[in-house]
Amino acid sequence: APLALGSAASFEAELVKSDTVDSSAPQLNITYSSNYTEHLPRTLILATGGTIAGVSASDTDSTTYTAGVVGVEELVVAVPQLLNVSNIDGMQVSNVGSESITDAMALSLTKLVNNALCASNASYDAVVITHGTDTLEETAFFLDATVQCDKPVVVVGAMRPSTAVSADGPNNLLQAVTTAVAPEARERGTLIVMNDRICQAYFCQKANSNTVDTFESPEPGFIGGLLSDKPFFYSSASTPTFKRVYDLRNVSSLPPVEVLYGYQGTDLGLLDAAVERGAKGFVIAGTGAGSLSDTGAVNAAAVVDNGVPVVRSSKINVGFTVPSSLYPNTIAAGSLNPVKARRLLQILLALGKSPKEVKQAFEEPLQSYLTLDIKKYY
Ligand SMILES: NC(=O)C[C@H](N)C(=O)O
Repeated sequence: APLALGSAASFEAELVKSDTVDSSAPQLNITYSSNYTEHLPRTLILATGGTIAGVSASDTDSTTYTAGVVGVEELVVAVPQLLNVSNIDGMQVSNVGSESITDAMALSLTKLVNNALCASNASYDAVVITHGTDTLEETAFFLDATVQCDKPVVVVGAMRPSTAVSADGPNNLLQAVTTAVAPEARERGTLIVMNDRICQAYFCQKANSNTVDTFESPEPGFIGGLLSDKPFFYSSASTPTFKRVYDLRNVSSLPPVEVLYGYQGTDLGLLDAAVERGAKGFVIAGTGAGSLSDTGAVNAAAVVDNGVPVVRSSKINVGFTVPSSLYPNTIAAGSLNPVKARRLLQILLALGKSPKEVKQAFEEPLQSYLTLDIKKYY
């Protein structure tokens, strides 16, 4: 397989198997436990809010409801079929629209997941996170990059509130749990399960503001799906080529990283203002393959000179941004969309990586492809 260059070696290097409990993690506060059935696996549902827990006065309303109202017990009790496939414990982590998930909440979520799944005293086989869809891919990517073991983590949401005619939440939750407890779901990274589809958090993103088929994985596509409530996978387990895993056990906060949007003539003059407000890094949701205007490139270079990293991603959300001599010292996001690149930059800065290490972490997985000399394979 000459083109299977990947980055397994560095991936292994970053993967630190947790064999101890993270004492800085918040305590598991289980408020719902199903009656225990010996032969079934144990799934922990961490409920964070979102439309899946949303409520409206009208059963035809799926646009102006209130997200994050229904509690974890009610979510589970509404789908008794869950208990046919798993023991369920539930914890209410938050109950908010996902646009209000903070960095602190994201950090405590990954610590909870690591303790529940990966620590030496871990007692769960899988974690399912109920989450609003607006930023679901951010949490899912963040977990993908920071969960220290190969047990399944599935993030699920809904596009219609729980009160709507044909609410999609209950079936999505059932499919998320049946996927999470499937042995084939292991070693694939964090998964997003919605609307009969399974995709990997590294590649998956929200693609429509309103419809139930909103999650897409344009490259490389869905990795599986569900027939009724039974998950299937198109191929055996594999991790995304560019994925790295980082250990946040000693991290107590994430540094602020801002995203600026690209359009004709973007001058990126706001970079300075954001640095003054405390930004420690930037992602530019650049035009096309991460292009910056002439003035934007000058302003980006100036903040980089002052020690603040600038990652170039693309507002197109699909495709690659690669290193470019046009924008020296900026960092290419590869296939990561802007919000995922932001999470990765926060992780790297929180771990105290040097500017060079930050650049390497983003670009090294791409290098083997960019310098590929095809002749040497023949
Ligand atoms: N469909 C949804 O879940 C949208 C909601 N605003 C949220 O992200 O929490």
